Amino acid sequence: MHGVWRTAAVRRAEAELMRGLPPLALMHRAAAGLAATCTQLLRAMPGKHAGAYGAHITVLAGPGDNGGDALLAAERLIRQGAQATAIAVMGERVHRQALRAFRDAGGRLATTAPTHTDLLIDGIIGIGGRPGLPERAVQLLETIHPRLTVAVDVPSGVDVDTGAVPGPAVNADVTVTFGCRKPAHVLGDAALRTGYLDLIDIGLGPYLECEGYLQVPTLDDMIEQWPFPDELDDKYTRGVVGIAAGSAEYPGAAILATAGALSGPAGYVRYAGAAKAQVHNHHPEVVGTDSVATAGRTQSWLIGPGSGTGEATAHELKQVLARPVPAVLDADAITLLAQSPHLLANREAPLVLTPHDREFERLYGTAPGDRRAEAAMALAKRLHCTVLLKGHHTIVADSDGTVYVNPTGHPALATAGTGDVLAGLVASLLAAGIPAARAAMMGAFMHGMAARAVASEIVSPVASQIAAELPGTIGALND
Ligand SMILES: NC(=O)C1=CN([C@@H]2O[C@H](COP(=O)(O)OP(=O)(O)OC[C@H]3O[C@@H](n4cnc5c(N)ncnc54)[C@H](O)[C@@H]3O)[C@@H](O)[C@H]2O)[C@@H](O)CC1
Ligand SMILES: Nc1ncnc2c1ncn2[C@@H]1O[C@H](COP(=O)(O)OP(=O)(O)O)[C@@H](O)[C@H]1O
Ligand SMILES: [K+]
Repeated sequence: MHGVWRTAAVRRAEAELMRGLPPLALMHRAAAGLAATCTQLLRAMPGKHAGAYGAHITVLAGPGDNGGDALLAAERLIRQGAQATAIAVMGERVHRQALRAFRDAGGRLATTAPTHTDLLIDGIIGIGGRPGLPERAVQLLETIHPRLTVAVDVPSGVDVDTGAVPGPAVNADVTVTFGCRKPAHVLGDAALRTGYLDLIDIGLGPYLECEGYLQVPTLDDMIEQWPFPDELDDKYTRGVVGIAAGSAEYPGAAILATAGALSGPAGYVRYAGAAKAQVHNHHPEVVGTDSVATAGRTQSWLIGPGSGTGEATAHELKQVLARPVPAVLDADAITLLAQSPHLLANREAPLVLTPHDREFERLYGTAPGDRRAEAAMALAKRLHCTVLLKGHHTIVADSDGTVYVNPTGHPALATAGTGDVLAGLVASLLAAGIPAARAAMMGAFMHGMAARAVASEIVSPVASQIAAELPGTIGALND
């Protein structure tokens, strides 16, 4: 699991670390890492470079230490043979010592953009930044057309602690950050502007508070935590999952949700609803019945995808909520819950809600907006449940304050029916005994992995193709 820390926590850790170090020691560490990454990128750039030698570098240097990092990295690149031009975007306000070092090495200070830039180093603002960019920086970014943009610490202009991008901001190919990940690297639109993230160790780790603001799961977490069956298991010990999804009108949702559940760790999938025959045709291993009441005992339930929002689903939702087992409420079940929040009055067993933005608004009263982690946390606390807020960087927030951000999303998931598959998979993880927030996080992670695998071969895969990929993607965890 990768931790993610907000600016105030980074500043506290940095102050502790700096106590035992000479001035500029951290900036030199940051600059050394940044320069090394730039050299590698230049080496990999198609064309003439064997590294920094001969490359044209432009530095946009802002008024703070972020500009200092950029100038000191450029100084190192100049010493490797690069030609570098720096523009101080706030004029006189620039890191004096770093600028002197840059010029002493042969760097050129300019006021207008050079005609050719291989690599642009964005040192405009870092974690001391307010969202948005000075007008001068916006103009310069419009005139420079670099082959590659490397952001120092964060893409300048983003809101570092929320991932929001309310104004102009840099769009980086690579972001080189120092000490730890920050929310902007993993959340919201800022994450899309971060590009590939390179984390440089500057010795901050021991000084960071042990719990970050957010957690980003990794493939190793999946390998360690996935509940693979063992020799002593039978279908019941692996967990029975109940799926109350689909309807005569929307049988596809039932088929996709059961496909998601079948690819998960549960040993037995029961279906309850009007699409029983269609589910059987697609998945002969699923046992079907007409209603939740006649489905027997399960270790989890999923209700909502393609269910409709009429009386019949409202009745089934009450049945599911009355059962003392974890449940996933998706799609139409979320709409019904939003209309009748009192349905949760006596609910104690774990609950996972899987809203997209519009469903979130129905439940919470306002849209998640661009402070997505905070929004998901607030809903989880209000309803005392786990919220999986869908999006390109899906967030899982638990009422105990844990927040995960999924790093595996892929635009190929933006197609009808993928949410049904995800909901079934999460329900299967719940039936296997995985705690709610972790089940939601693991489901989202593997769902994204499967989408990536399919999208590498099919430009616009459909949900059933992503569902079909899941067993192989999950199976590979065991290799
Ligand atoms: N915290 C750490 O552990 C380390 C930080 N370092 C660097 O230091 C950076 C932080 O440096 P600073 O605290 O000097 O802050 P910044 O370099 O982010 O810049 C702050 C300055 O920019 C101005 N500013 C902020 N937002 C603006 C906006 N939207 N438009 C115009 N001006 C704006 C502020 O008034 C302030 O003068 C980090 O991002 C990183 O690059 C590294 O040198 C090494 C270690
Ligand atoms: N642009 C995107 N990038 C990555 N993932 C996306 C994007 N848009 C949607 N998704 C994901 O696709 C799924 C869509 O679910 P949902 O909106 O419930 O669709 P449906 O109800 O049709 O199944 C979610 O897992 C969501 O996080
Ligand atoms: K920056």
